[in-house]
Amino acid sequence: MVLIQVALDIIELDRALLIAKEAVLGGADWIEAGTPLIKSEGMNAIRKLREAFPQKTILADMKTMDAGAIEVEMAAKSGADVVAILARADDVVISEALRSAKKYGVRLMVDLISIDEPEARAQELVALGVDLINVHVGIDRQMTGKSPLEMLSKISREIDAEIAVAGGLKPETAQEAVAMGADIVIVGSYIIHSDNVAQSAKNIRHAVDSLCSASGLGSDSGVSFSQKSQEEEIFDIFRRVSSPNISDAMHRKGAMCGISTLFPGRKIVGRAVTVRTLGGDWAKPVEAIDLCGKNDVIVIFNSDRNMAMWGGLATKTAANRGVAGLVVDGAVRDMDEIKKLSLPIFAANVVPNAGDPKGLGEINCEITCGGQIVNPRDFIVADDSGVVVVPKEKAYEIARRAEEVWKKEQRILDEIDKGQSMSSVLELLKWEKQK
Ligand SMILES: O=C(CO)[C@H](O)[C@H](O)COP(=O)(O)O
Repeated sequence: MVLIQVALDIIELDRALLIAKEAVLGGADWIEAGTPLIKSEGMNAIRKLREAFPQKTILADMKTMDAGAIEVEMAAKSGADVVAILARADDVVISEALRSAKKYGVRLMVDLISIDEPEARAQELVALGVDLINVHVGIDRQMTGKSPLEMLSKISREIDAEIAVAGGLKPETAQEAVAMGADIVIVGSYIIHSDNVAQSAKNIRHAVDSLCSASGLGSDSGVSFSQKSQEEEIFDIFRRVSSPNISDAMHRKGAMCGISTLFPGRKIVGRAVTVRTLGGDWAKPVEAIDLCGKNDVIVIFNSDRNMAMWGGLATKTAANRGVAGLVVDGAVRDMDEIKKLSLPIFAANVVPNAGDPKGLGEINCEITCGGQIVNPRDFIVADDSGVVVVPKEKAYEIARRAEEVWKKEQRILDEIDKGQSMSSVLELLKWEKQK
């Protein structure tokens, strides 16, 4: 039977206990005191989990790098059944941790996070006598598109030890991991940030069990899952999250100033076709429409915010072409006409007077729009809160991080809905900066 471990990577103990309870209802077998919880609450987190779940296996994710014996001893004495330390630690640290694990009757898991040659290190660890190997890609590396499955497919063929796997797993990837030979599936974010923790744990349980019960399935089972391209994944996420979620994910960078929606409720998600123009000259903005494909957004800098370089005729042409939207650091006009069309428009100003088509300016060059640098093909997300630009080189990582922000907020909203106050959910007083 493949085991499911819920990783409580949460800094508030009461929330962690609540989420653990829901995850167990959904089918989690092992409960992990995640490293952030241990750093926030110390060994008390393990004691409280032991007390609340006397029958469950409790894992302490210590991420130990030194002083192997004492760290394992502390976790064991607090009630852990399994203690996780780092494969990057010296062999002498691992041996000390093993000695302590034997002495206090716990099992030792060693985590391959950020190891350069994981197969070779896994062999060494098994030779040292560790009980479990965790094939793991950490949270920050996940955001850049790394998954533990490639590492798992190599390691599971090579080593003779119980194998756990962790790193952004969801039902599809948990199932793939089982098909590749994982014995323990560790899941954090997908379960703990869900607004229905029990159901999310159930989804993992179902994915894992349905594969286990299908006869003859193994690493050559031919089980396959539809793969989205990275671009499709970015679009999917940006359509789901908000511009504030993205701004949070970018540590407050990327938000344009002084540009807002003309038509609330219309959202843009697309890639920039940039235009720089001068003093209301509308030739380049209008020519840019003919260069646009589906999912393209025209982003314009005009040096004069009191002279419109966009109006009803341009809007009609852009709408007919299927342009995703318009963002203008400058002015537009003809509101009575453009409001009848569905094109989302974000602008700095609306004025009645227009410039002339002189052909000054450039298309698809670097521009500054609303105080932010925009390059051709950068991602633009604009909604009722404003406009953010995401550099194309960082788009996948930012999308993944924004999705995490969104999921965390959904979970907190759910707890507020159930009667808690925002400050109690987030333990604001405890986490105020100490003077
Ligand atoms: O140890 C961890 C991070 O270092 C996490 O607990 C582990 O990666 C599982 O969480 P997620 O499913 O969110 O990746």
